[in-house]
Amino acid sequence: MGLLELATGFNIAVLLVFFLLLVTLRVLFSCWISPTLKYWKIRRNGFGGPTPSFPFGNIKAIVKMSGDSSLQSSNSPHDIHSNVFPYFAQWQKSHGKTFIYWLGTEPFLYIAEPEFLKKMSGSILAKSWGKPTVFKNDRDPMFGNGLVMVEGDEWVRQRHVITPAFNPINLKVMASLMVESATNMLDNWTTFINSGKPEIDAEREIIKTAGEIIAKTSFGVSYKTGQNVLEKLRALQVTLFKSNRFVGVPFSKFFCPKKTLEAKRLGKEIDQLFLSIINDRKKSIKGKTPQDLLGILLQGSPVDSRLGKTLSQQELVDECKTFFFGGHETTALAITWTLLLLAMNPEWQDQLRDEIREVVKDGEIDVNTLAGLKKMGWVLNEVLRLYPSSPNVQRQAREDIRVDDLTIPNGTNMWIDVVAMHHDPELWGEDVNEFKPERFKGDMYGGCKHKMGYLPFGFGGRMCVGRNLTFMEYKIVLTLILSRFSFTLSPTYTHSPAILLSLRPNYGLPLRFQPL
Ligand code: HEM
Repeated sequence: MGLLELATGFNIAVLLVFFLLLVTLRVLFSCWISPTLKYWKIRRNGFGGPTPSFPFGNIKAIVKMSGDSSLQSSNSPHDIHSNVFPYFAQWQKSHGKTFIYWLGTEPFLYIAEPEFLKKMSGSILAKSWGKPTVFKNDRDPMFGNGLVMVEGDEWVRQRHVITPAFNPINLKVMASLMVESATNMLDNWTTFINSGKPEIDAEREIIKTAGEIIAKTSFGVSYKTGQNVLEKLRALQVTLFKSNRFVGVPFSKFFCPKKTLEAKRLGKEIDQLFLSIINDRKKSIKGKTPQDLLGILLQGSPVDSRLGKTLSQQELVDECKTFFFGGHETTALAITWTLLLLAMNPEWQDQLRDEIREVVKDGEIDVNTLAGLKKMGWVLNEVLRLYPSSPNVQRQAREDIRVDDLTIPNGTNMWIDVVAMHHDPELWGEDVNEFKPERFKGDMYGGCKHKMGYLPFGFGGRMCVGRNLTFMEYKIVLTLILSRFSFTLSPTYTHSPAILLSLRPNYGLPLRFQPL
């Protein structure tokens, strides 16, 4: 071997060692040095919490406690906090209602204390809040950069474009489509019951119908196209949330490559479906005044054109995904949990039926009549208190935030535990776990001792944009169901509220229906 070859071989070896050293340093920095420095900074600022071990943070403890049935409450069926979030319930006992826990190397400030939330959020503009980057990356195939995830001036722009889609005139048009879809569902139920099968999985049926409603009212697409999108969105939801995927752990995408690829594939397929829906609409929209969400998105808004910008193709797709998913599942679950609570409390079925007879009489359901269904409004509020479809709200600090003598460092994620606050006896009293819709009579906070203790639709300028649509759909569907059927719980029902992004009954909701 010549001297030159020897020198070249030596150089390659040196380069290789140097490269390996760099990789090792990078891994060491991401997995251990950087989170340890962040950890001590947070400790110096006065926050406590369970001790993390990097690079997993507190994920191992979360997994362990999630599988430990001895931590679950058996006091009342509605006392669900320790069932759905056993780790938070345990950590609250030792660290109080605000503490730091770690998902991998990402610090999360846990908040179940409304006064702290008020002080923390009081001085922050809606557009200055971040959404946890780690969730944005993880949930990208589902929401992309749609309204739920976007920040800053982009969020202002998108929110301005979207808000007109939910004005009263547009909602009125949507009402008749809702009546149509819900009536079809109930006609099918009647056929089913008449064939000697009184038991129906109400959760499955309601989710299907809510999907059909959003497909028709917001996108003007057929039931079949809507079902195709929904099935793919559902598969994506299961892929993303059914099992723990070490969110927040550096390089975790490489731990479960199969799931990462599956989520990407489904995300792309959903994008393609929306692209063809968008292109079809572009061809048919010319010269027409847009009334549904997709039409409004395609047209843009005055604010939009002043800024000289319209939504790009990918932004349109992301917005469609966000609304298709967000616009049906949360409302469907609110109706589902209502049917459970009404089956358990038949006297409330009677009260609502009496109210419907008084307010709607035999007339047609329209938006103006719905406002008269006051008791139904209390029931919705109480259902969203006990079983909030969105069980948490998330933020990320984009600057250091002072709360009394504490500083929340820039970059800290926040996990606001809505289930915990809605079930806190200190805020609601000793009857906190009882179904009592009358607590909302004449009081939109249901007697909660703190206005930020009741957050079914979030808070501040980022509060849910679809809540009026929800009130309307909820009242229409429930009015039609209660007018045609009474119902009881099936003996096969198993009470097991669980989180799959939203709060849902783990084994569906089998009910027995009797036509009236
Ligand atoms: C029972 C029904 C619903 C519940 C419980 C619910 C709950 C929520 C919550 C908790 C948030 C987060 C707010 C925050 O970060 O402070 C939110 C945001 C949002 N919701 Fe809803 N939602 C419901 C229905 C709907 C419907 C029907 C739509 C669409 C048609 C919708 C679209 C959205 C969007 C786009 C956002 C993001 C708003 C923003 O960040 O500016 N939601 N919702």
